[in-house]
Amino acid sequence: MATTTNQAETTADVLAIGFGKAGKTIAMNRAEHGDRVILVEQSPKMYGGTCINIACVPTKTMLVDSERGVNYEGSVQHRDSFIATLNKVNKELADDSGVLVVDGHAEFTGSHSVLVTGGEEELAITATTIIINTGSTPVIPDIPGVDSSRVIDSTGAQHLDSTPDSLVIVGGGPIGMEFATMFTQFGTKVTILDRGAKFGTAFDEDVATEVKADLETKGITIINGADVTELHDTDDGIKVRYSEDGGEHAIDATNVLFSIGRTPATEGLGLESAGIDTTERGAIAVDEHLRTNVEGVYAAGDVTGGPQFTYISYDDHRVITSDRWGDGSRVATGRLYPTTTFINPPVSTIGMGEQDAKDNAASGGHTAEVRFKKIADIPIMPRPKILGTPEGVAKFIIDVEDDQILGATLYCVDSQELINFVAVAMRQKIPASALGDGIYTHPSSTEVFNALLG
Ligand SMILES: Cc1cc2nc3c(=O)[nH]c(=O)nc-3n(C[C@H](O)[C@H](O)[C@H](O)COP(=O)(O)OP(=O)(O)OC[C@H]3O[C@@H](n4cnc5c(N)ncnc54)[C@H](O)[C@@H]3O)c2cc1C
Ligand SMILES: NC(=O)c1ccc[n+]([C@@H]2O[C@H](COP(=O)([O-])OP(=O)(O)OC[C@H]3O[C@@H](n4cnc5c(N)ncnc54)[C@H](O)[C@@H]3O)[C@@H](O)[C@H]2O)c1
Repeated sequence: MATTTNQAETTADVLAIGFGKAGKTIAMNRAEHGDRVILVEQSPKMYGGTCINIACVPTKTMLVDSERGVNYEGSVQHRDSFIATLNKVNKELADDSGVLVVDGHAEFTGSHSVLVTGGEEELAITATTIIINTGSTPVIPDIPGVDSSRVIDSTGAQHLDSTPDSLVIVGGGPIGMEFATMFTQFGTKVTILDRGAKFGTAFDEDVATEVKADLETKGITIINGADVTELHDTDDGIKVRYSEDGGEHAIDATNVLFSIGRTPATEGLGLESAGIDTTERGAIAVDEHLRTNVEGVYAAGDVTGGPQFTYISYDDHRVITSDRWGDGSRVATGRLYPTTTFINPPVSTIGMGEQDAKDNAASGGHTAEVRFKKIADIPIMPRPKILGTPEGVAKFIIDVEDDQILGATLYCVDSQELINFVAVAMRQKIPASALGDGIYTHPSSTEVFNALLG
């Protein structure tokens, strides 16, 4: 175990378990405040956490490479050198701030004590404040043949020797859609099998229909209502058997990627020894301040069972800091947060969708109006056409009484940036018409506000 101490036992003011976004941010901040801080991470390959090593950053790097015509092998090299730098910088930042990074797997032995095991060595740590930030792990279903070496998860899909000729992706959520887009752009024939009756249920139905049609135009086959029942290796691939619409079907593929959700990473954490409660779904139970039921022990990020986004984990660090070292005013409930699914072009959402507005706007005291345009039909916003990506739609839900934005779905070039602009307007109560009246550079995607809100 690579520690900077030979002690078998030690104490800390703050112990972060897991190098996730919230844990590392709190750890570095508290070390800079003079606290004795220890951060335990089970793998040096994960310094900096999931996002930078195996999730957001590497996958978006490869997505962009695939758009630009870089081949898979070239992209893997590019990704590896970029991620190695980020991993190293994260460790250096922690070291420089005075955090003691301990390599090993942490397991609670009591309410404020943890045993870290790294190879042959063990270190017992007792801490006043503990932040559990262990993330989540992919769900792999227990079906015959699932232990085949041709079955991969989102991490395995980033480390193949070469691009598969064909790929079945089980699960059409954000991971499924993003990997379908990336592998299609690398030249793989992709089929998505999703158990849900409809595709893209996180979006309004009309938006999901557009997204589905565009993915299909790019060559992706999408089958909903599909339950995978069995997998077995063939001479040169794997056969995926599934039931759909009362019939039994099979597809041959080079690999099968499971992206059917991620479960909070609590296995082997010894929560029972600490007396920490979990929810029915296996997440660590927390209140609005992200406190567990044990005083001084908090949980943050995916392990709480909340929305699984890096920026939610980042905000969790503010909630915990506010409760433990501040005035406690910041809470994790009722947060307004945007999402982006990085297909090409990306789909971004915030607040109410159209159906939600139909169902709930009136009872919430709003008079909702829907503004909708296809991107191709917005002549004053030529940027998507310039970039050769004219697909998409833009939709805003406006309260016409007080001119406030209740929600937006932007399926268009640059929507991952635009949606944050909308988020600021919603949080700061900037009227929709103020966005519509803005003078924006041209040609820019921001002109979508002139087109729909002006
Ligand atoms: C393929 C993919 C793409 C994604 N893309 C995006 C995206 O574009 N944008 C976005 O916002 N989100 C994205 N996400 C989600 C995002 O990655 C997660 O929500 C986020 O990383 C969770 O961070 P966290 O703070 O909960 O902890 P993590 O960053 O997951 O860190 C947990 C750490 O704890 C360590 N650990 C676990 N158990 C122990 C233990 N017992 N002892 C010691 N260490 C332990 C793990 O090794 C890990 O390093 C993506 C996820 C995936 C899988
Ligand atoms: N751009 C981003 O912000 C981004 C990107 C990737 C992942 N993520 C995060 O990671 C989380 C996990 O992503 P995910 O896509 O794995 O999960 P998900 O839960 O978001 O989607 C899973 C999909 O799989 C389907 N499904 C579930 N069980 C199935 C089964 N047995 N057979 C077939 N289909 C099944 C569901 O109907 C759903 O469409 C997301 O919720 C998201 O928060 C975020």
